[in-house]
Amino acid sequence: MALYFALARGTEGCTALDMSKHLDSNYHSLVPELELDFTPEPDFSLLIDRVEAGQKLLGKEAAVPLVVGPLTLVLLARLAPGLSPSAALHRILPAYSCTSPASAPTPATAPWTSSRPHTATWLPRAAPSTWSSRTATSRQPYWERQLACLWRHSAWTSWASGGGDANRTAELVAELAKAGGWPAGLRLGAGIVDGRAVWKDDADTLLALLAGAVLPGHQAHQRPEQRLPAAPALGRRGGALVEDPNHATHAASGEPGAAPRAAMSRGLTAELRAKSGVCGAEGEADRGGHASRSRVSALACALSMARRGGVAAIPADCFRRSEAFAVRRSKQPQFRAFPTSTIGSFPQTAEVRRARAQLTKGLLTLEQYQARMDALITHAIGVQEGLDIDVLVHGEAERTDMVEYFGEQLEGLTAFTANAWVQSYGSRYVRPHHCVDVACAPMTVREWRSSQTPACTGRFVKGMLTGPVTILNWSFPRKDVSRRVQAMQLALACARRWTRCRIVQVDEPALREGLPLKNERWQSYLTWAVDAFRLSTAVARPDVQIVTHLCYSNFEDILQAVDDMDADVLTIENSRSGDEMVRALSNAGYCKDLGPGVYDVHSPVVPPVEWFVDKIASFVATCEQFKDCPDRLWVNPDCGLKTRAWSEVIPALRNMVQAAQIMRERHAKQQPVAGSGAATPTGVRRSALASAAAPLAAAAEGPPQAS
Ligand SMILES: CN1c2c(nc(N)[nH]c2=O)NC[C@@H]1CNc1ccc(C(=O)N[C@@H](CCC(=O)N[C@@H](CCC(=O)N[C@@H](CCC(=O)O)C(=O)O)C(=O)O)C(=O)O)cc1
Ligand SMILES: N[C@@H](CCS)C(=O)O
Repeated sequence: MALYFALARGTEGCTALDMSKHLDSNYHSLVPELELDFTPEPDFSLLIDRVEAGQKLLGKEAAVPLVVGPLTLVLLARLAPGLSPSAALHRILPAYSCTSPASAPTPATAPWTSSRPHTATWLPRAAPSTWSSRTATSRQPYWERQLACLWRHSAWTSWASGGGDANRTAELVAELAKAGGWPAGLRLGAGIVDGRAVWKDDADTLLALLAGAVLPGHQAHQRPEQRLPAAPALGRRGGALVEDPNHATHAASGEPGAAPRAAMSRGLTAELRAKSGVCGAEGEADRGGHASRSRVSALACALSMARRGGVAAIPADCFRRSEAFAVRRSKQPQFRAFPTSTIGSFPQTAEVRRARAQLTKGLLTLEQYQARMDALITHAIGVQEGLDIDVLVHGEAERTDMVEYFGEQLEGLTAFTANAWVQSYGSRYVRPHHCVDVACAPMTVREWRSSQTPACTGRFVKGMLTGPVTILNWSFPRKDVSRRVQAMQLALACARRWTRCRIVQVDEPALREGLPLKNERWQSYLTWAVDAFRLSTAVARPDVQIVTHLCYSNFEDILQAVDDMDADVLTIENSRSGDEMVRALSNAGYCKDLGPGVYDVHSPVVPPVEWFVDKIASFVATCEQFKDCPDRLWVNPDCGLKTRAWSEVIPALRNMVQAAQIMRERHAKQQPVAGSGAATPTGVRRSALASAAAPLAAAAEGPPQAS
């Protein structure tokens, strides 16, 4: 257990495994590292114990073993330099029980060219013989892309069944038809309930469509979820159930509206359909940090046109800053070399949560609650001033969650329930809201009181917003209005949240995870997603610095889109991935200001000053452009600090600020900025971890809390 925690959270002198959102979900998983000469030693005993325990409880057919398949594992892993995917696959295959060695995919026939994983369910060699043969030979490709792909390669398989994702049934049907129907002798198990939505699916129509797509004589077998419509699909888009609200907790709470999936009846969907289109409350845009009056009127005009004619009517001008980066940069706040900042949130302490709980229970009045929040904000500002951080944040104390909070502020976004939690990683959960109707209601004055430059500091305080694409991707959007339209509605709402801030951060950590799994759909998604971000920010005056934040996804895939967002400063999570994104941005010629994360916010480890110095030095070494303009290289943590304790945050930030100061002095003396080697490269992780696990194990008094 100690080793697992060391891998997940890092330990003194050794960074944790990279963490990445799983495909197109908000669920984070750790990225395994495969070394050049690895020889897997399979140990499935934990899995086997758990499945057998489940089978005793639920029956043999209900507790099904799920194992990540070798192709998926290899394609999602980080491979050591020189290790090809096919070599890794051949090394890993013996750990799995293939139906026969000859039937295993070979590099020549396997669909390597796809960037997505392929098969998910294999039976480990060590599995008990009592596990059914049906289970043993079931392959479950989640993704519509692979369904067609896989049966083209069916020569090397002997499936009893293939699992598919029928959430995009029309496309699936078209693919099946194009491929000549479902192959004879194979059963098709199709997920017919969208496991990542709260709306009730029309399972009958989906089944009828599917039945029409299979060859005569074949049968589309219904999966259990069809008999139990309130349960999520097994062969569904997200694969695991982590993206479903926790219905059990929800129902147990006895809240009105329990059993949400049942409550989201077709009647409601029809009602929603009738409501489609842009609508929203009237209201004057706040002119504070907005561009010129004419641009504000353009936005007002866009809003009213959008209400009448939909988002297509928004003028192109509303998607562009009024001046190009090269021109506006000099008008924005200027800072010393290696300026320091943070990403937004500070510890959500027991005190913060207690105040919220007391407000909910009526034990605090709104005024008393707000006074507590103000005190917390003042404390956060004071800490940052004391640490000599250049650009401050208010600390987000008033936000349960960066999306849930905005869900509460925006009319039309309905908080789902008090208890329908969705797992984000480890033991951390979020409560996504429904996008019901996204109106353009002005945000309350209260919110901006906390994020405008508070009177208690003379320093810049970043205004902190969650961007439209992230709000959309971390909610349960309507299914009867396109995601593009909903993103634009949200963007229009965000665009009106401007104040007198000279620096505004619009977080878009979920931009990448909305990327469709099929590469051919990427461009269309990226076009509207980037447009939505730009629509939400383009209204800023040229002298307002727009910052954005991206984290825990492979943004290397979408560098052009990142550049097209046209943010003045990009802050990115970086420290677990060995500066991959920094290198990628540098190679791509990214030329705007950059804040690569210098330390891992999910680790309790407080890195020493030299470690930070090395990190910053490595950025300068990688990105030539910062050698001459280090005022454009921001020094900040990977992400928000809400899961940390102040006792970790303060020393870590103190070291970070001190390292920035050392770098400034070196730069002033024009000394070389090479590091001392204190920062651990990911390659040497294994041996460092082995020794790390021992003291951790000794010290552990109980399972550490996920953070
Ligand atoms: C930045 N990230 C985010 C993602 N997704 C989001 N939607 N939001 C994000 O910020 N994805 C990527 C990353 C990393 N993700 C996360 C996700 C979640 C957390 C986190 O710390 N979650 C907390 C949520 C706690 C919370 O909201 N608590 C409420 C009170 C809840 C409540 O009702 N409690 C009951 C019972 C309490 C008890 O029995 O103990 C009560 O008070 O009565 C609150 O604060 O008001 C978590 O704990 O999981 C972090 C990063
Ligand atoms: N401003 C947010 C961004 C998280 S991705 C935070 O600091 O928590």
